[in-house]
Amino acid sequence: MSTAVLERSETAIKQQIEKVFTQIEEGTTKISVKDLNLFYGTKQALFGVSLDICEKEVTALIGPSGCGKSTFLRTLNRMNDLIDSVKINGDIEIDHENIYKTNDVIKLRTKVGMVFQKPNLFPMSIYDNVAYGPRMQGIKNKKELNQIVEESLRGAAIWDEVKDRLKTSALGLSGGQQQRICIARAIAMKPEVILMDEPTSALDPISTLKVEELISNMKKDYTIVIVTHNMQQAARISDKTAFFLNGEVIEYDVTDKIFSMPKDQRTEDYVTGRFG
Ligand SMILES: Nc1ncnc2c1ncn2[C@@H]1O[C@H](COP(=O)(O)OP(=O)(O)OP(=O)(O)O)[C@@H](O)[C@H]1O
Repeated sequence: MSTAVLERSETAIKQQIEKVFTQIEEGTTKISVKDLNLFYGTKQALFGVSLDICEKEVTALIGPSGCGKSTFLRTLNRMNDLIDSVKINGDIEIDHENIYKTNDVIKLRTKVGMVFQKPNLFPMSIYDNVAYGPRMQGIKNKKELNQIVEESLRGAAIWDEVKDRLKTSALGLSGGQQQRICIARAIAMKPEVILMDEPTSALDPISTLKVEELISNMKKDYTIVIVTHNMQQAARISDKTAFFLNGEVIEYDVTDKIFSMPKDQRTEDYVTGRFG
């Protein structure tokens, strides 16, 4: 190969690397986690986790079973407060406010919504499921509720499928449809951040694709943090990926980099399926 060709490819590689580094610097930090440790009784589950999550991006948390992904996710809206044995130290700021210093956990959970692994709809109509949260917040006006329900179902890309059966039981829908109603229920609370804990693991491939497409579209309006065991899913839908192992973040970077040129051998071994 001639020197000129070598120089050109060297420049192209440098530009590519610069592009990747600029990408990680872009974006506004929405959630800033510093030196977070979490204990279940005497058992430590998270060790010195520090990472910044950017606004209006999808951040994927990956890693083998039991490495602390769900535990970490739940710290972001203080769901772990519900477990007596949990002790936490370190800082988590959302919009520069330490979420462990506020007494208003309800406000926090309104701002930071959550979608679980299995659709967990209430045994009531589609409409009542989506209107549940707003009603609890005191909204009683029928017109206003109708509008919230419609907007939320549209936002979860399921309006057209259910608009003619809003008063029928939500439990009569398919698993994939139920999960999108769960997303609509989260959207109805007008959150800024949505946490998703393996939201497609109980779904068939077609429903999975629909939910993935929905997540990709939702990031224009929300900051999304998703736990997934599915490497292709993380690669397809996330902007950044954090690789967890034994309660530590081993590597956190732009998703393309994590999957194509990880810095740590353990990340490479995991994303290439050598363990997990
Ligand atoms: N309520 C709890 N009480 C005690 N230990 C817990 C509790 N929940 C999780 N753990 C422990 O904390 C560690 C991290 O668990 P966590 O569920 O966060 O991992 P994970 O990476 O989400 O796993 P998976 O992918 O299997 O869901 C594990 O050792 C787990 O057994």
